Amino acid sequence: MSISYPKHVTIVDVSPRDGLQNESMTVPTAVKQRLIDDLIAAGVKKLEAASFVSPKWVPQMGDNSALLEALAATRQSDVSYSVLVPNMRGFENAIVHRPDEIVIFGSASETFSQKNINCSIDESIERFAPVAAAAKAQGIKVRGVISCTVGCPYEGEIDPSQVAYVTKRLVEIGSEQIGIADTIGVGTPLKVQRALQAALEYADITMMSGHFHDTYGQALSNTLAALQMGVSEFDTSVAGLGGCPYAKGATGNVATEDVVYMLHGMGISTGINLDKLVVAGERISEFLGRPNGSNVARALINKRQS
Ligand SMILES: CC(C)(COP(=O)([O-])OP(=O)([O-])OC[C@H]1O[C@@H](n2cnc3c(N)ncnc32)[C@H](O)[C@@H]1OP(=O)([O-])[O-])[C@@H](O)C(=O)NCCC(=O)NCCSC(=O)C[C@@](C)(O)CC(=O)[O-]
Repeated sequence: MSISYPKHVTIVDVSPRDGLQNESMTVPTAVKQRLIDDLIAAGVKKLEAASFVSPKWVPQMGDNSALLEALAATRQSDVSYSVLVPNMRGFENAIVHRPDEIVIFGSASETFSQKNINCSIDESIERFAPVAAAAKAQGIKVRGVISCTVGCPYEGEIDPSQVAYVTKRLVEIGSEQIGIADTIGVGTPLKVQRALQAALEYADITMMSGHFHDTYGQALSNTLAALQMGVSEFDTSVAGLGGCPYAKGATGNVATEDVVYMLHGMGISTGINLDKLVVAGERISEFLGRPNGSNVARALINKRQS
């Protein structure tokens, strides 16, 4: 079978946002800034810096403005800084910092939508529509991410028709990109491909990105399955950090190091220096006092030490 893979893949490191939003310890703004600096030093060109959500719901993102202010001094023009925004209140707080991309985040599961952003799927689209319009009016890119595209912590399996429906609504309000997220990492390759196929009813493959958590150890296989369909952008998290406060039991995102190792091994470029990436993952893991969640990072560190 001959499969044609993209020559280059864009890695969106989401560790400063998804990676840290669920931490029980308070992560100082300076540590987040250092993580972002380390990622950029490793060659990461797109990252999720923070979310502009309610600090009562996600206290770890409460320093969103302070972080963006701190980053302003060293902001790189060739790096895209994305922020998550759930409503106009979040947009007004975020726009002061001129992010390169606004991420609106919906769900293919009604219950998860209620638990995560306190409204139904249709209500969320009503909230996102003015955000997308305001962002576009200011020349800022809009990406729509869909949570629970294969499984939901409350509803179980999700029908691909739900993914198609939310994709349609997000595209209608102006999403230029659609992220297919396996929030709790229950997906397997064919299920992920079915979710992607459903989204393709309303969006082009060039608009798609993948966001796979690794709870069941399937994230790298799911990444490959999406890659085989032509997806060329993936959300990943250095050291495999991550989790959603409203998806109990879900572990981190697929580790950036693991995806980069796989892609480079397949002859696909990312622009990322794996050794420097490992340093970034080690520094944040040490700060958090937890083992590095990347298999590749652990293997490279062990090799260096032997
Ligand atoms: C969406 C809301 C705000 C609705 O929350 P709500 O309580 O329904 O909102 P509200 O409009 O009724 O406002 C209530 C209070 O929150 C304030 N408020 C309202 N909006 C904002 C805002 N933007 N920024 C700051 N403050 C805000 C508002 O001003 C008010 O303040 P009060 O009068 O009580 O003092 C809330 O549910 C929320 O913040 N949820 C957090 C969602 C979240 O961050 N989840 C984790 C990220 S999603 C994820 O991880 C999945 C993803 C993307 O990674 C992909 C995947 O893996 O699936």
